[in-house]
Amino acid sequence: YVWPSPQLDALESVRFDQLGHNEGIGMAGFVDPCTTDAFEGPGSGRSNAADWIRNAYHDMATHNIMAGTGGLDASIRFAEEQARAENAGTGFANSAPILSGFATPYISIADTFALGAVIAIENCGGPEIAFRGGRVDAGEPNAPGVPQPQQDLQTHIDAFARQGFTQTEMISLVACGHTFGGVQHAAFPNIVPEFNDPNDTLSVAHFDSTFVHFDNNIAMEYISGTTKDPLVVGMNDTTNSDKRIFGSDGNATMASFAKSPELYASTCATLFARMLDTVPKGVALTEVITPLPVKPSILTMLFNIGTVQFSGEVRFWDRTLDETHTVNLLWDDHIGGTHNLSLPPAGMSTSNGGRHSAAWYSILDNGGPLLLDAAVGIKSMRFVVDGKLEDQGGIGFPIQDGVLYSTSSCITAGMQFFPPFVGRFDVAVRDGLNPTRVFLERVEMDDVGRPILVQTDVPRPDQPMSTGAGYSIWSINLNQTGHDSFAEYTLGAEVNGEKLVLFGAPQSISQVPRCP
Ligand code: HEM
Repeated sequence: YVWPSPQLDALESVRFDQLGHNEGIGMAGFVDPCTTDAFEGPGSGRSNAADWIRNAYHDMATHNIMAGTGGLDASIRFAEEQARAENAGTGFANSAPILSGFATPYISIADTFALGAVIAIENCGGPEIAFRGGRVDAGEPNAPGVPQPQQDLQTHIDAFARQGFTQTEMISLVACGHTFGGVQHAAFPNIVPEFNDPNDTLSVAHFDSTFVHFDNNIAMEYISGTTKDPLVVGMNDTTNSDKRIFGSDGNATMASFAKSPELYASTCATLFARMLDTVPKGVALTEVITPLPVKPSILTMLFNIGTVQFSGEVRFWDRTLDETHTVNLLWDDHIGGTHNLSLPPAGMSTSNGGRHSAAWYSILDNGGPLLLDAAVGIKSMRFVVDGKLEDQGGIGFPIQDGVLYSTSSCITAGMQFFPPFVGRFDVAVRDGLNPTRVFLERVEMDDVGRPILVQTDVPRPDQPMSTGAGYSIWSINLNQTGHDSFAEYTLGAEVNGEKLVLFGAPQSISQVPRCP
């Protein structure tokens, strides 16, 4: 895709900016190391990674391919679904709050559920998985339909068929999922006894000997007869669902997985992707999100009297941060001029279980923001890396400097932490842009926990107040109390009904300086 795109850029960041530089915004820290368990602590026998994979499967498993209902739509976040016997255990109540914290108006909660599974699998030895975004969050629970261990083989074959998978795919998908985690005593006391083991404090009987690592041991141990999978060798044969499923084709699929770790990994990559892309009818997923080779990120812009303060970072994919690289930013202004700046290195990040690394450079001048002459502004960027031009195949990296916060925004009442805050946001609007609307945007949750954008128009001034530097100021007065007190707003604007992609950190009226 072409940068910038609010939705794809946001999905790409959560998908690919995982560990190292900027990891503060990443999910991978919750599954690195793979034994990490946010709720139970070390030695519990459980892990976030296993929870996140089971969470995605159970959310999807309500799908009905004929009716087009159910699927990966985050309906499992509802207490009513979690309370069903088919969703026994605390895994869902543990996964949803962490993962949904990454949701934004551009990344649905269901997308975070899918991303959690992808990142857990990749980070814990699994294959790379093609990820698409664009899932839509359900507003209510789905019809039940997750398979349970005491059901017979035909019920499982029928359930997977309803979800859109053949019998062979069922065997494979169960084998792919059950390379992680195990069955816990508290949730399934009839399958697993209490162990009183200090290294497995929650009494989890694991499916294979490497239960926080993706590998074909689930198949090797099954075929060699050494498996301890509690759904294969459990005391009560009624709940030995893995045994019935794995054996349902005379062990052909499991034998092929035991023989070839590559076949196992590639089959799992395909089936996990299909599982995550199983969504209700009418939901249109995005293209497979691949990393942008060059990606400007965390850009901010601020109007300050005659200048535009511009800063940010740029990420170069599959690169190391070698001192010998030279990275130059070239930018075009609005009157045909081109400017040039050498960029300092900022840090390294890694992704997809360490398969990829990315080098980040700061868009900074002598450690501070670039001070652009506001009258000529900035229209587009390009980069030159070791003499090679990076310009998105000739398109460049378009920059919208038409609507930005002004440093003249100020507060007249309210102290640092003590609302109410009364003040004014000043918004600089570039002469000649003629926006149809300028507005503040903030993220709110709707009544079923989905993040949505709420807009407040900045009134168009009767008499535009020119700054004499290519911009006029529009202002909005705010009186922020109660739950709005520290609300953060980004700027939005439309020209002829088209929403502009603006850059700029969100601002809260509680943080702007006092009016003179
Ligand atoms: C007939 C189908 C299936 C049955 C009957 C089944 C049954 C179970 C049971 C009883 C548990 C124990 C849960 C707990 O104690 O909290 C479990 C765990 C798990 N299942 Fe399945 N499962 C099935 C299919 C799948 C599939 C298709 C996947 C993913 C692709 C999957 C992924 C997992 C994972 C990762 C865990 C470990 C959770 C943890 O350790 O916290 N399962 N499964």
